[in-house]
Amino acid sequence: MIVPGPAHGRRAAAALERPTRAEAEAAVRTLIRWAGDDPGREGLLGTPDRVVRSYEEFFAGYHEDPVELLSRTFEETDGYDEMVVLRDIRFESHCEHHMVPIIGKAHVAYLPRKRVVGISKLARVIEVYAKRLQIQEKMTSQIANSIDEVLQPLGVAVVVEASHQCMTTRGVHKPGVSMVTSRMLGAFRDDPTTRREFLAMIGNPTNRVEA
Ligand SMILES: Nc1nc2c(ncn2[C@@H]2O[C@H](COP(=O)(O)OP(=O)(O)OP(=O)(O)O)[C@@H](O)[C@H]2O)c(=O)[nH]1
Ligand SMILES: [Zn+2]
Repeated sequence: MIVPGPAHGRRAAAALERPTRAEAEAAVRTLIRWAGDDPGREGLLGTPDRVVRSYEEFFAGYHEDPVELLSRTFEETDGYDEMVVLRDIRFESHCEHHMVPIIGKAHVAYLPRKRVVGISKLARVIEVYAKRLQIQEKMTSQIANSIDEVLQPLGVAVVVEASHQCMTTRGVHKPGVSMVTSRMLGAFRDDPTTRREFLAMIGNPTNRVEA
């Protein structure tokens, strides 16, 4: 969360105030002109509206709360105390440096301490953090930390593998590169056997991300 300091308080607050839809559409028209085209020509007339609607989808995660998502848990598991692994959860995010897509997969595991959570909620937590401006390291940590805080399991593991279009379609132009990040907490951090079991379950991450 951005906490405005006293010297910049008013400026920071103004920056965080949500612009109107008309202002957002005007900004898109400016970018079209910057790209070298005419926002008034027929094919581009509806574009600012479409871009703003796309942004509502791409950045829907700012309006959702992962704590709330993970709060509904179940205790009737007949003593299930093994690892729960959800692998190959596809996500689309946007890098905070260039605002272009990051496309990848996340793998999530936890070791329940009595309570388990609906598995769709784990995938939804990834959606919440992916649908924000991100760097991969931060997103990986946020996913692991929120599961850890809410479920308080014996351990949490998150591996994210993704292709960054800021590296593939511009700049250094290196297609085929994927970035792999991980955050291991509790037993996954402390116990090499648990960590190995998880890594074996998700398989070798190389060559699996397409973007
Ligand atoms: N660590 C990390 N870096 C990222 C991520 N997404 C993008 N980047 C990098 O962020 C850096 C931003 O560097 P800058 O030098 O400010 O930006 P730039 O001039 O556009 O750099 P180039 O991409 O090298 O052309 C680049 O090296 C990107 O590859 C991410 O999720 N994690
Ligand atoms: Zn980038």
